[in-house]
Amino acid sequence: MSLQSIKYELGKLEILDQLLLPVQSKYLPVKGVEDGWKVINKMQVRGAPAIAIVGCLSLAVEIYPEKYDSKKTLRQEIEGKLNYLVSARPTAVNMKIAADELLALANELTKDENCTVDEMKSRFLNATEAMLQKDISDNMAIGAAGAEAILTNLPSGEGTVRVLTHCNTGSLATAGYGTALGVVRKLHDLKRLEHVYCTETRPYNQGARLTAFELVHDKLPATLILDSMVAALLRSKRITAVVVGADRVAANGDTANKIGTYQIAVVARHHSVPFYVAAPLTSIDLAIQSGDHIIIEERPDREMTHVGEHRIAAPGITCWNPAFDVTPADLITGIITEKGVFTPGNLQEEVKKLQKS
Ligand SMILES: CSC[C@@H](O)[C@@H](O)C(=O)COP(=O)(O)O
Repeated sequence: MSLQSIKYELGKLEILDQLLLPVQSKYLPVKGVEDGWKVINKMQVRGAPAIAIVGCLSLAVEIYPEKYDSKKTLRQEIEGKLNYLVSARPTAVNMKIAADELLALANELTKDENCTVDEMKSRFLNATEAMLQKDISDNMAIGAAGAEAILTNLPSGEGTVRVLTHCNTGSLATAGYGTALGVVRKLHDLKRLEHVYCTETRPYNQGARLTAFELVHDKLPATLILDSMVAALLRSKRITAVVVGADRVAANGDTANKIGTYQIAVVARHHSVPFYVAAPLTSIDLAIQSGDHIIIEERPDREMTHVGEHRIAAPGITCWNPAFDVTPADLITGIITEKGVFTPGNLQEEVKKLQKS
């Protein structure tokens, strides 16, 4: 069984504390929205889909034991708390999209004269709980679509593939299976994965601590490299494709993802290696035309200057620590979603069609 970052049952939520991995596997209780905001902001849970699911479930846990005297009070509570949760981390769009959807549901139920306040609460709880299962099935569909795209475009004579990935996009960053790592998992299931390379992903080391942990746990053939080794790897190891996740994809296909993604895309283009982004439709933000409008979170200097409690940078040096960068659409071969693989050029049109259907 793959790793489980989120454990939920009615009224009870726990997350695997990702700050302690890989040394310690410890689940933390999330008793409500205040805890939800904190675990997201401190990155005890991270990864765009997992942030949205934990945020929404923290609200579910908070409202579950409460009694509301009117639907209007419940709706106000939902709106205020969702807005607060969206503020925990700014770059990933999944929490904002989930909040908009849940608020639309709350508005609809408030207006529905046949719906009581208790029914409204129970339907709201059902909608938040459904996110867990949907994320896993979406990720499995992403895995299948991505594996097919990579295998269809294999150079003739090649039967197996060598893939590079960045950051952590697996079971720990999602409800399960993973996005980019879901593609790798599917290739492995099909017996077509020769090897996967994962980057260390400085400064927070999601690759070395989390992806490497998942790959060892799931017994996939894998090797860890430092971020500075990407060009050397692409030059010497005949990498078939790069697959990364996304925190927000703009309408033109520009993609915000973990810092370092952009330079990997530049190197991939130089070596004519296809560069894929794997993300659910909830990471696609058609409200912004290009990556210029994506807010990039800047994290504390300490994440660069220290590893755990140990200082590695010269005291007194100033730091710049953007947590994400934007890969321009023209460097992206395909955006792998649960509904198929799109090019940056047809993404907007295809997603609009899906939203209408
Ligand atoms: C399926 S997770 C996709 C992205 O969220 C992931 O690649 C990433 O950039 C995570 O950043 P993080 O800062 O660890 O939340």
